[in-house]
Amino acid sequence: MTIKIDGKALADEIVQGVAEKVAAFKEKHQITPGLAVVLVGNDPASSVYVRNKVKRSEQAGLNSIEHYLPADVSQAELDALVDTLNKDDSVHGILVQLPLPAHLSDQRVIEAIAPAKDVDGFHPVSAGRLVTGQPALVPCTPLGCMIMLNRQCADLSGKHAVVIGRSNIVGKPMSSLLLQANCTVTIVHSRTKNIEAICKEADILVAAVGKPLFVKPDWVKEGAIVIDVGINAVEVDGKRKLVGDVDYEAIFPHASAITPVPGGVGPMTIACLMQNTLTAAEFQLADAVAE
Ligand SMILES: Nc1nc2c(c(=O)[nH]1)N[C@@H](CN(C=O)c1ccc(C(=O)N[C@@H](CCC(=O)O)C(=O)O)cc1)CN2
Repeated sequence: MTIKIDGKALADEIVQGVAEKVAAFKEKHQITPGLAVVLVGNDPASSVYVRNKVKRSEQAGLNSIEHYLPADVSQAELDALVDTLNKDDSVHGILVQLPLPAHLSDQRVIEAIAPAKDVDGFHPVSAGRLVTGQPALVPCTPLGCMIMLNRQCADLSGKHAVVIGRSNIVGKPMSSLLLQANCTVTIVHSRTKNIEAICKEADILVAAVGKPLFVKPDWVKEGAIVIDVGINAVEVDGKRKLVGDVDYEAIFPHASAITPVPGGVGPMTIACLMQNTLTAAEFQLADAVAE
C-alpha cells in the first residue's frame, strides 16, 4: 500500500522538537536565537511564505525580526540592511526571501549574508562545506526532503536516487545529501537524453524541475519513493490550483511512498529553517568559545 508522506504533520513534529531544544538553549546560555526575515516588495506568494516563517519562528520560541522593504528599494539599501544584520549579535540567522524584484541581484544578496548566519544555506561557503562533507548550514528544502526519506527508508545506502533538476537551491544540494547517505546519484536536466528511462531506474525519485505534472506514471519504477519539490500554480476550470512536478494521482498506485502538493515538501522547508536557525546559533556560540 502506498504511503502518502504528510509533510505538514512531520513539520509540526520538527518545529515542536526545535522548540524544546530552543528552550533548553535559552535556559543554558541566556540567549534567544534570532531569525531576521527580509521581504522586498509584496509578491503574494512570498508574503504568504514570510508570514508562515514568522508564525513558525514564534512556535519554535525564536526571536523573529522582520524587515519589509518597498519593491523599488535600491541594491545599496538592501546591502546596507544585510550588513547591519550581519553585525547584530541578537540575529543568528538571516533570510532574504527570494526571488527579489528584477532590478536586484539574488546572488549578490546571497553572498552578502555572513556565512555563519546563512540559514538558507545558499552562500558559496555553505555550498562548499556541504559538498566537502564539513558541518554546514544545509538548504532547507533538500534538508526537509532528506528527513522525509530517512523516515521512509531506514537505510538509503546503495539505493539509486535520481534528482530531476540542477539548481543551486535544490538539485545540487539534494544530490550532495543523497551521496552523503551513500546513494548512487544521477542528476537529470533539460539536456539529458532519455530522461524517462533514467527516472524509471530510480529507487528514489526527487523532482525539482518547476514544471507542472512533468513526471508521468510510466517514468516511475514500481515501489519507488517519490519526493515532489515542485509547487506550481495552474488554472483548472478557472480556479487557481497548486500542483507538483509529479502527476500525483496517476503515480500514487505505483510508488511505495509519495509526497503530495500542497502539504508535502513545502511545510518541511519552513520547519527546517527553524532547525537551521538553532544550528546557526549553536555554531556561533561554539565559535565564540573557541576564539
Ligand atoms: N530565501 C528563500 N527564498 C525561497 C525559498 C527558500 O527556501 N529561501 N524557497 C521558496 C519559497 N518557500 C520558502 O521560502 C516556500 C515555498 C512553499 C512553501 C509551502 O509550504 N507551500 C505550501 C503551499 C502554500 C500555498 O498554499 O501557496 C505547500 O507546499 O503545502 C513553503 C516555503 C522560494 N523562495
